[in-house]
Amino acid sequence: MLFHSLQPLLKRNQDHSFSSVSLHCHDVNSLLRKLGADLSVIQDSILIGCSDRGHAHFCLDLAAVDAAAVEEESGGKFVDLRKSYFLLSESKAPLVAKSQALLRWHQTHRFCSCSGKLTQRNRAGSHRFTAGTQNYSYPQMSPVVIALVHDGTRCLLGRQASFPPGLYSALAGFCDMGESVEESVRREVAEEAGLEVLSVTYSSSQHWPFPNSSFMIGCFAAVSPAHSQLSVDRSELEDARWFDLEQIERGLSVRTPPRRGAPAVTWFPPKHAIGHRLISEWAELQRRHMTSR
Ligand SMILES: NC(=O)C1=CN([C@@H]2O[C@H](COP(=O)(O)OP(=O)(O)OC[C@H]3O[C@@H](n4cnc5c(N)ncnc54)[C@H](OP(=O)(O)O)[C@@H]3O)[C@@H](O)[C@H]2O)C=CC1
Ligand SMILES: [Mg+2]
Repeated sequence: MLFHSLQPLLKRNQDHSFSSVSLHCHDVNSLLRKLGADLSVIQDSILIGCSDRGHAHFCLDLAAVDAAAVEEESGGKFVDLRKSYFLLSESKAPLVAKSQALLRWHQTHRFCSCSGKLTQRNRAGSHRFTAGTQNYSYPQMSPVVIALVHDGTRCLLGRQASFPPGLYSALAGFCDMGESVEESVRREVAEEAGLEVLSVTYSSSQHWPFPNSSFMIGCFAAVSPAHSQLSVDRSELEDARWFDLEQIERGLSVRTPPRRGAPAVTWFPPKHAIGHRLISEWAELQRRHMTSR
């Protein structure tokens, strides 16, 4: 899987969907030879896993090679990772994210944080070490809680000023050192929305490549309907609002991201983001709850 300055190489399929360009090692060799590039860059490849048939998969950043020439030879295009996340299918996006996270980690850990000396990678690329010392470092993720707050009939979504127009998601925040998941959820919801969380339920988790590899821990957080008055921290969130089931269903039906020039609408993160999973899970529970009444 090829990257250029951490942007994955994607191609458009006949059915207009997008996938990452996966080349056999021979093809990467011939591509580099054709472009007159240094073949030794292949040794910078990082192992990302094995297929069911036992074929090893690697990722490689061709930052030292001309991007336009690689695009022309391969028929693909290097695309910013955020944009790729919206273009790729649910099955393809996580591997691209994992690859980019590993490449980024290696690129930003070239020096030992204890001695300042140059580090070396092991052959697979699963860790780095400082020669002659016991200093090993491994790729890391920052734990982040993402909580869908609900009050029985509504759920709470917010948006940061940096989000694309109309995009709302569940509240999220980095865990502080020493906190449990429950404590992080309670603190984040209190800080960002001014609400007191009564109970926290775990839902699911995912690796998220932004801003620098986060480990997203998805939860539901219940608040009392009698204490659902919001006090939004405007320095963190541009807006936060309660949504009922009908509004959520409308948001879930919006093609994400909305087409350029389309009328302004409220929409939610793409299917493979945990924010989307929490919102659709809540909607499903709410539907069941309403039909059982
Ligand atoms: N997958 C999904 O569906 C969603 C994912 N997210 C992700 O959740 C992440 C966290 O949400 P966000 O609301 O921004 O978090 P926070 O509410 O915690 O606010 C971000 C601030 O936290 C501080 N911070 C503390 N620890 C870290 C760290 N390890 N890395 C970076 N900043 C840190 C920084 O402030 P300072 O420098 O002042 O200390 C930063 O500006 C985002 O990266 C976002 O991409 C968010 C919503 C949906
Ligand atoms: Mg936040």
